[in-house]
Amino acid sequence: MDGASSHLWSSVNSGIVLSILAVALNLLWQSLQGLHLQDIFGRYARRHARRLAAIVDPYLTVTLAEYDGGRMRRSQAYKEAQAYLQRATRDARGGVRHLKAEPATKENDDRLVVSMGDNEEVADEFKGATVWWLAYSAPPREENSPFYWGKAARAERRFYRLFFLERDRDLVLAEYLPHVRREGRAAMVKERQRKLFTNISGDSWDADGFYCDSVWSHVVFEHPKTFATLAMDPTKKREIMDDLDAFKNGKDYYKRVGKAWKRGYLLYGPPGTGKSTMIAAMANHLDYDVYDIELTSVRTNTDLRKLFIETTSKSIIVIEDIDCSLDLTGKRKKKKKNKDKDEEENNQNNKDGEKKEDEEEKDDDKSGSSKVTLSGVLNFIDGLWSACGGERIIVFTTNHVEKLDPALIRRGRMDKHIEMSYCCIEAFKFLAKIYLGVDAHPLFDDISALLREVDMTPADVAENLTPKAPGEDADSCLATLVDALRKAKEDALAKKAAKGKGKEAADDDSDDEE
Ligand SMILES: Nc1ncnc2c1ncn2[C@@H]1O[C@H](COP(=O)(O)OP(=O)(O)OP(=O)(O)O)[C@@H](O)[C@H]1O
Ligand SMILES: [Mg+2]
Repeated sequence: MDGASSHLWSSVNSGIVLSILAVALNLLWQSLQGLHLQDIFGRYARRHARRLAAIVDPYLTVTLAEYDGGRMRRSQAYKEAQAYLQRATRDARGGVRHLKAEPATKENDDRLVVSMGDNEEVADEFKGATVWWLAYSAPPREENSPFYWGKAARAERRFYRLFFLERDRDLVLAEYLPHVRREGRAAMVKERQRKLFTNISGDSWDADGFYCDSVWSHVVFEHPKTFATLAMDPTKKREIMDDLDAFKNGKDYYKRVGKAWKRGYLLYGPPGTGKSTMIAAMANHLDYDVYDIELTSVRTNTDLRKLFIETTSKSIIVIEDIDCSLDLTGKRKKKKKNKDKDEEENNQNNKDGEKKEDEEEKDDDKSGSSKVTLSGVLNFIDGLWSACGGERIIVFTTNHVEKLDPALIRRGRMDKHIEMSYCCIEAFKFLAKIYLGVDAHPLFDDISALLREVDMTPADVAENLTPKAPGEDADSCLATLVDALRKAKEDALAKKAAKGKGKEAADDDSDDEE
């Protein structure tokens, strides 16, 4: 081959290589683009197909607004739909391109929760029907609008619009929407941060600056006590935990027997025996919120009912020291005196009735001080209103169970009575294990013997077992406890002796008088 032809041959060769390369690059580029375009085209095609289909089979829409009318309160249905759609968005691979990310609600949780961005649409299937959800927002309200009130009004207003075909109307309204709410609620419960509510309300703006007209204010509930660290007789503890589990899983049972899904617990015992601690352990075990009612701050029975209505399910409603919060005996006795016997019996039979409650409330108003009455509390526990919502536990605590009106604590109202007693030997061993990490010690026998003779609360035992200075070990803490128990024994003996002397003196006096 001469020089000219070899040059020509090599140029043809490099031309072929270059062309192949260009074609390959072009193909790659097109396939990449094609994928993307197809995807975008698919989304628009889907949306337009839905709109075209609507010409022959019109679709209906349901709109959920984030805020309820002029009250500027976040709509529960919107929150549930949002939680439901967060999952649907996550699962709709490739369907939603613009996601919005917000921090998870739980503290110390680094995850971001993604939801549909504005004007995004997600399709969902339910029992053979297809529905579409569209997220959109509207600009903030005009400043001169009557609803321009609080931060919420100044924020963007967000909506979800559900599209569905007319032929699926019944299915969507009767089954799909309740399904969305149920699933959304379950997702919210799973993701939620548990709260401790109180009725001593602060301001009417929540943490996000949104107006809330709730009668409750709350903080995050993070109590460290669990049943694993609660000292009590192990059999009794197991029994309580089983009872709580049966309640939590008892939805069908309560429905079958026709009872409201709630349960009352009465915790009684001397101060420091762990009643409040038990409530925290119960809430942690069940993963429920806690509503702590300060009864002395509730003005009327109606306010008490309002408080109840505004509690959510999966919660423990607590009234601590019920004997101190309310005169539960005096009022009933006074009323009884003024009525004849028949009326009294009648009253007894209907003591939960609204009539009596109204009468008492009127009496209160006449006397100028509006207070919660016994019948208000009875109604609160098992009146008609108490059946709304379900899955609530009501806990009363008291140091003086004998002071409480029997009607208040009868089974059916307070279904389970739990005595929180002074520290027993099992409870002591449990505390020694937790506080000092010891299972056995030569001082255990002394301590056990002393605990049989002396009443000491778990709170006091725990305090004595807590090291007070660096380097203080199990030996010295147990020795401190022995000293404290001996002292308590001496004090008890001295008190008994003094009491005996006092009684003798009183007897002598009465003999002289005779
Ligand atoms: N059974 C127990 N197991 C472990 N710790 C306990 C127990 N009982 C009490 N304590 C400890 O003692 C302290 C006081 O207990 P708690 O407040 O629960 O008592 P209480 O019965 O509610 O008292 P009061 O009647 O005065 O309200 C708590 O900080 C708790 O850690
Ligand atoms: Mg307490």
